[in-house]
Amino acid sequence: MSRLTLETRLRAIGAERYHDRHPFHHMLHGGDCNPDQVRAWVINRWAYQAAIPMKDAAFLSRCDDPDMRRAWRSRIEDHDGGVDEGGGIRRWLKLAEAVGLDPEYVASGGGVLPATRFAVDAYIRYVRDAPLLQAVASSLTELFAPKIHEQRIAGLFKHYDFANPDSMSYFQHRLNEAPKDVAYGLAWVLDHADTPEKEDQAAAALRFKTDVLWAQLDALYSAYVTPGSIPPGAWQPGEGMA
Ligand SMILES: O=C(O)c1cc(C(=O)O)c2c(n1)C(=O)C(=O)c1cc(C(=O)O)[nH]c1-2
Repeated sequence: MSRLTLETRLRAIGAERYHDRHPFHHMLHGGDCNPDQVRAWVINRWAYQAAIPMKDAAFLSRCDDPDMRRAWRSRIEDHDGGVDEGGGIRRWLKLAEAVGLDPEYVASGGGVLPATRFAVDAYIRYVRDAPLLQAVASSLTELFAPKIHEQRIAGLFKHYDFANPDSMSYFQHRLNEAPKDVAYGLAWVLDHADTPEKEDQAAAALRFKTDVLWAQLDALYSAYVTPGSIPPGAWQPGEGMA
């Protein structure tokens, strides 16, 4: 398969399975989430945010090529940042504050849904344990992330009072950060998936990752859109407020 054909195959996986197609995102971006549903999303998405630099550290720990480590480590810097200015993680907590939550509660990881924990943990383990090709390919959902971030910025500004340049700065930054990550990751996968088996493995890794993202929104929808179905131990509206 040519590089172009494999790229087309990977992009088709996103078109079919990326979480921008999930009903919860349609609600969120269309202004149909109530304040508690937005808060539940911010709390649960925190678990994913917090895991990203951990999975990138797991990736670096298995990477024996200094050039690759050098290219990859900016992902951790993007999320953790420096002591004074922080990074994406701190920007996420600004969003938490803007929707009325106590950032310390959100940062504690309390109230996260069981299925969210399982999905996020599966992603860290996958990147730690799978062959390097799959570990890189699993990050390629970021091919589709800038579009969803643009939709989110526009949708949240249009429909919700909490949206302002400060509270939305996480997504604004990602618009600049994700393209460099994905350009590197995609080129690496296209270079290294040089047999039909490896092409299938790269595609399977991307499908796995779309499942990680989809499962998180299924969990949110089930718990906070369907009445009376918040699992034991998960965030209850009113908890963790500023
Ligand atoms: O808001 C989103 O829908 C979304 C999706 C994804 C993704 O596709 O995995 C990431 C992000 N955001 C994101 O902000 C981010 O930093 C990020 C890192 C990664 C990764 O797999 O390394 N995905 C994503």
